[in-house]
Amino acid sequence: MTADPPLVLDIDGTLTRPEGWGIDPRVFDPIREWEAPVVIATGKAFPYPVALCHFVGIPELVVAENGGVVYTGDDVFFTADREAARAVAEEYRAAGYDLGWGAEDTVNRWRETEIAVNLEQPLEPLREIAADHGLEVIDTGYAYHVKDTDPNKGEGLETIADRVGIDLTDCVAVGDSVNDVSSFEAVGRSFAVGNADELAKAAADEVLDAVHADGTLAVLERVRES
Ligand SMILES: O=C(O)COP(=O)(O)O
Ligand SMILES: [Mg+2]
Repeated sequence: MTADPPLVLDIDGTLTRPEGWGIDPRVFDPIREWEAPVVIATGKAFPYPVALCHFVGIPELVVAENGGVVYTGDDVFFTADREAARAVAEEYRAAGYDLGWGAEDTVNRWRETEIAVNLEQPLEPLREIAADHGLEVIDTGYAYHVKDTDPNKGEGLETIADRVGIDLTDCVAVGDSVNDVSSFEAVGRSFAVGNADELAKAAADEVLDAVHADGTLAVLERVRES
C-alpha cells in the first residue's frame, strides 16, 4: 500500500462540471477523503478557496489570487501590492470601460492583491494600462487577471510546503490554464485536463483526454493506485 500523494488542485476548469461552470459535486468526497494534504491553488479571491475547503471539510491550505495571497492554515502571506492593480482598474474605468461584474462586484470585492476583469471587456486597453503600471494581464479562460509579474501559484506552493512540511516533489498538481504553469513546474507530477489551454498543456507532464472534473477524477484514481 502506498500513501496518497499531496495534491494541488486548481478550481475553474479543473474541478468544474463538463459544461465548464460550477463545481462538479463528484469531486467533494474524494477530496475530503484524500489521505494527504490538499492545496487549493486558484486565481480566485481568497474567500472562495477558503469557503471551498470549509464546505468540502478539509484543512484550509490555499493559494489565492494567483499567488498574491497564501494561507498555510496558520499564517496569511500577501506577496503582491494591491495599489498598482487598483490604479489600473481606476484608469480602465476612467477610460470608459468597466470591470464587467456589476455594481457590487463580488469577484473583486475581497481581492487583496490583483484585479479580475470579465472576459467580455476589451483586452487591449487593459493590457496597455497594466503595462504602464508594470503589471501583466493573464487570461485564465475565466477572467483577465491584472497582476504583478512576480507572485505566482508555484511560489505560493513553496511557502505552504515549507510551513506545512510537504515535499513538493511528492505532490501531484492538476490544472487547466496559464496560471497553473508555475504549479506544474513546482511539483513532482503534473496533469493538464483535456480542456486546458496550450500553455498548461505544454507545461504538464501529462495531458488528459477527459475534461474538467472528469479529468481530475481520473488523476485521483491513477495516482492513488500508483
Ligand atoms: O480566477 C480565475 O480566472 C480562474 O480560477 P482558477 O485559477 O481556479 O482556475
Ligand atoms: Mg483554472
